[in-house]
Amino acid sequence: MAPWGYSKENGPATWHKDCPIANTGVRQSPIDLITTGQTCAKYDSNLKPVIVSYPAFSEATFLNNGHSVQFQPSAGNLSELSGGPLTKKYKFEQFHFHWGNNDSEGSEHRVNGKMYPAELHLVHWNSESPNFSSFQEAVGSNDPHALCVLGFFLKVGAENASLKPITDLLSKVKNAGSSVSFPGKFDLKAVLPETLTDYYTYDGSLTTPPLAECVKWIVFKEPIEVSTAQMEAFRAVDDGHGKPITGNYRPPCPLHTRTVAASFK
Ligand SMILES: NS(=O)(=O)c1ccc(C(=O)NCc2cccc(O)c2)cc1
Ligand SMILES: [Zn+2]
Repeated sequence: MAPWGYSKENGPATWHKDCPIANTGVRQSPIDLITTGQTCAKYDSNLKPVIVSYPAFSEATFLNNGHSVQFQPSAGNLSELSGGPLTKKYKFEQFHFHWGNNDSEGSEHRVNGKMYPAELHLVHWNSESPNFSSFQEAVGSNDPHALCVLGFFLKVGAENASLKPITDLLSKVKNAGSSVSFPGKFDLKAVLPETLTDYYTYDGSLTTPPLAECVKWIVFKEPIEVSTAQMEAFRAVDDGHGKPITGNYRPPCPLHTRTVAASFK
């Protein structure tokens, strides 16, 4: 299988060749989150705030896998997710980013067609299912909510001191396939907005091959600010073909019969 990527030759429009679900799936991600009109997100007053328990990670690997940069704590990490639309507790697996080569593109989800310069994905798997006991098994389980991914838009503004340890490390993983052990502790909680109350949620998929339709998506309304310099640092990361990763985002997919719920009016 030609390794998938984001270039003309191996990008999203070609993924269906090895991954038919790209074109035949009816719950693919990302989507355009529409807030007015017919197919718009519907306010659901039953949606509670999302609850995260993210003790600072002490052991983690930061890697460039050629199509994103990923922060992966050691297996023993106890970080958990619950609340919001979820009925179970989820275990943290990894976080990674999607970005563009200028500030008008880069996010995977869109809001009324608007893209943000980047999007942060916090990936979790349902740790209370009798059907699987690891992330890998969860992805392959056909369970519609095996995974839960929290999406946060990034916008350009003030420097984000909480994300600085990550953006300062990008130059150390410039080459695809390179990884570093994360020095010291990383406090992910400090990166997120205080209150995790306002979000969109819908049933979707992984946004990269295998595009498995096993994700409960929770995309937060409030963007996280990062500086221009921090955005530029992402754009200097290479894709393994001697070129910077300049747009590792999949275009929006059809909603089909899905509805999007909003936890806010
Ligand atoms: N962009 S995304 O958050 O939808 C996303 C999250 C995780 C993954 C991922 O883990 N891919 C690698 C993978 C897929 C299936 C089985 C595996 O063991 C690993 C892909 C996309
Ligand atoms: Zn992602």
